[in-house]
This record gives sequence, C-alpha cells and structure tokens, in this order.
Amino acid sequence: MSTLIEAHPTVDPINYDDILNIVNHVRSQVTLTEEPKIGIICGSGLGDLAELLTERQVIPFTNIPGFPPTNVIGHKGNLVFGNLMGKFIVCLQGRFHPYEHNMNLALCAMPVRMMKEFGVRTLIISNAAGGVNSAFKWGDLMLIKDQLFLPGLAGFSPLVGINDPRMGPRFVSMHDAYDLSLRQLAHTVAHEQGIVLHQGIYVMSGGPQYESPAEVCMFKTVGADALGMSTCHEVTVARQCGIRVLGFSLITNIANQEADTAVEVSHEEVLVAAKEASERACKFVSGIVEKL
Ligand SMILES: O=P(O)(O)O[C@@H]1C[C@H](O)[C@@H](CO)O1
Ligand SMILES: Nc1nc2[nH]cnc2c(=O)[nH]1
Repeated sequence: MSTLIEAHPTVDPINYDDILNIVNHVRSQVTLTEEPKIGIICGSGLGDLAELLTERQVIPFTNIPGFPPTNVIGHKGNLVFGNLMGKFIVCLQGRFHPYEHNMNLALCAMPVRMMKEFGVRTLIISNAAGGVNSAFKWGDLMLIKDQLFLPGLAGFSPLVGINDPRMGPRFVSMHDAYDLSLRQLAHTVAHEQGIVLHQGIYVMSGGPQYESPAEVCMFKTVGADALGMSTCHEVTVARQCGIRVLGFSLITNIANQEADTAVEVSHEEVLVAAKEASERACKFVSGIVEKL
C-alpha cells in the first residue's frame, strides 16, 4: 500500500527528508528564538489550551504541505507556537484520526516526527474516551498508564514500511510508553488542584463507529478502562524517536455494556462533555507544564 498523501503526492510521511522539508517550510513561516521542548496534542476538549498561549504564532494546517484536512468537528487544525507558564511550547490544536485518512497511521502521526525535529522532548497528549471502568463518571479525567493499540496489533502501525534509522529504531520497546515520573507529577498536580484523576488502560480502536455493548465487554475483559479512536499511533512514534509521553483521557460518555439497556452514543454528546471538562483539563495541563 502506498503511503503517499493524496492531496500532496510529493510528500511521503515515512520519508525522513520529506518531513525535514515540511519542518523547514514551517520554520520559514515563524520566528523561533528557542526550541520548544514541550509538545502538546490537544484532543477533544483541550483545544482551548492553544488559545491560552502568549506570543502565539499560529500556522493553519492548510498552510503546511503534506497536512491533510481535519474533518472532525471539535478539532481546529492549527499548529501553534507560544508560551505557557513561562515555557516555550508547540501545540497541535487538532489531530488526524486514522479513520479519516484511510488508516494511514504514519500520516496521522507525522506531526509527532515534526515535533521531534523542532526540539520536543516531552509530549503531553489528550483524547476524549468512553469510560469502561465502573468507577468512572462523566467528565472525569483518566491518566493513561498503558495502551492497547488495536490497529497497531492488526498491522496498522505507523512504523510499518521502510524504516529510516534517522526516525529511530526499527523495533521499538513500548514497555514505558507512558512515563512513570510524568505520571507521578500529574498526580501531584491533580492533588494540588483538587481534581479527580483516575489511572487506567486506554484502548484505541479503528473507529469511527462506537463499540457495541458486546465489544465493550470484550475490551473490559482484557483490561480496558477507557475506549477511544486516537493517541496510540502518536505515542508509538513518540517513543520511537525518544520523546517521553504523558497522556490522559477526558471521559465523555459511559460505554454501554448491556444491549438491553444500552443508550445511543453520539459525537455531539462527546463534544458537550469535552467542552464541560475543558477548563479543568486546561488548568491541569498548565499546572503540569509549569512544573516541567
Ligand atoms: O481526538 P479525540 O480522540 O479526542 O477524538 C474523539 C475520539 C473520536 O475520534 C471522536 C469520537 O467522538 O472524538
Ligand atoms: N472508541 C470510542 N471512542 C470514543 N471517543 C469518545 N467516546 C468514545 C467511545 O465510547 N468509544
């Protein structure tokens, strides 16, 4: 299968030189006086964080060669540089979901490879997810302890294909995907802010359909705490290129586990819950960035 991008047939997301060219193109549109050491990928509900940055430099995805359009409501589609809590950071205000882009996982994770080139060493990443753990309530935050990357296990990994060693190793250990010291820091911040912060296993399915109750029960059996459609491909690439990761989910709905009493799940419901959690999530991330 070709990894070339339909809209930009000259850009190949697994070609390191193509990624360098895109990075240089972005550099030509901004003034970077220092390297952003922290990168943030804003999932549903965290997009407002990018508006909090001072001395913002905003590049719409449409101005970045090789970037496909973002079609999911709730994802703005900007690359934003600026200061947060005294730190210079780069922020992805919106992301690419594999279900939007023919399961081209390398394309969807390309912004992480770009972040690495900009100088990012720590990635904070969020998503909206359906709660499976019975302790979870609508609007709660869940720190991601580990992941079940279903597309990756099924052969849809962003690392599939020719591996240029400049991207990182061919075989990547995912034993420490979500950094322990960053998780400890996140718990400290949550405690200080009086935020309920669970911890659990995040499952990425291919989507875009939400799970049937039987599927939710299957995932629960294998250890799932929350279900989503993003994040794992980005984290896999981050680990390949040596970026440490802190991830968390906003629990936007409670996943159905019994067909006879199941209720409809909708993206609108996900967005309403994500918006409700937004202020708390932005404060949480700001608190973490302050301590990094
Ligand atoms: O980018 P995230 O993971 O926050 O987006 C969520 C998950 C699905 O893509 C979609 C489902 O409502 O929104
Ligand atoms: N797969 C999946 N993704 C979600 N994103 C928000 N809620 C859900 C959910 O219940 N399942």
